[in-house]
Amino acid sequence: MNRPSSDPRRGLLVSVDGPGGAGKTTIVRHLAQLLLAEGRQVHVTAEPSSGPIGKLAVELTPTVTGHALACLYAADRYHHVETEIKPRIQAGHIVISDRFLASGLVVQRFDGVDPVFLWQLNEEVERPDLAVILDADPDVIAERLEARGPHNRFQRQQGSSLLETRFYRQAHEMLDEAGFHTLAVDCSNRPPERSAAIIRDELNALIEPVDAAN
Ligand SMILES: Nc1ncnc2c1ncn2[C@@H]1O[C@H](COP(=O)(O)OP(=O)(O)O)[C@@H](O)[C@H]1O
Ligand SMILES: Cc1cn([C@H]2C[C@H](O)[C@@H](COP(=O)(O)OP(=O)(O)O)O2)c(=O)[nH]c1=O
Repeated sequence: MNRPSSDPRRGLLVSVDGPGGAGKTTIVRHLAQLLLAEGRQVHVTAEPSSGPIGKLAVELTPTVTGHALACLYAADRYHHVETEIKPRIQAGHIVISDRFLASGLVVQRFDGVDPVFLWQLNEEVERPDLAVILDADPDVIAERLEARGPHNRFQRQQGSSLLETRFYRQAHEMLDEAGFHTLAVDCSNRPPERSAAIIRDELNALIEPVDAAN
């Protein structure tokens, strides 16, 4: 996977992945607010992307399975990086992606795709400067998912929260072994604002203070 450049003026990419109901979207919103309040330039994005391949992936997720869907999501990821993420990073933004590479290592496992295949498929994807993996007690997130309502066919499977939590822990190990900068945040009991502040603190250790950057 491509390493981030060491140009101090460039922005950076932080990805937030984790099981459905862990709080990805909620935490991304809080994180963006915290960074904006510090005077940072922030760009929030998500996968599947809003581009043509992302739209196709969303449309086909109910009916297409396994390797074909994994390739479609990986294609969306490569296109998302080239057309949206990299230009924003080069413009100095902190890009926050609600789902990215780790989701690509996890979700298609529900269709039985081998994690080694998923790794190889995503091997050339831009490496996030910080890959956040949300972790949580499967019972807690199963309750949250039920209250919110499942967003997709994977989340409707019986016991999906337990399985998904396990898959994300394994993905986290793969990323660590490959030398990624990862951060696990347990969201079982912590309010989302607090999880966002933990991520903000980790990011601030990677970038210059706002005054120095201007
Ligand atoms: N730390 C938390 N404590 C309690 N409820 C939460 C917490 N984080 C998120 N929620 C709630 O759980 C549901 C799922 O959150 P969401 O951000 O959509 O998760 P995800 O994007 O990971 O699927 C939402 O109804 C949200 O308000
Ligand atoms: C990024 C990615 C998403 N997906 C699918 C899973 C979902 O159907 C959809 C993401 O939906 P989303 O609404 O983000 O789910 P949630 O808010 O519950 O986390 O995209 C994959 O199957 N593979 C991937 O690599």
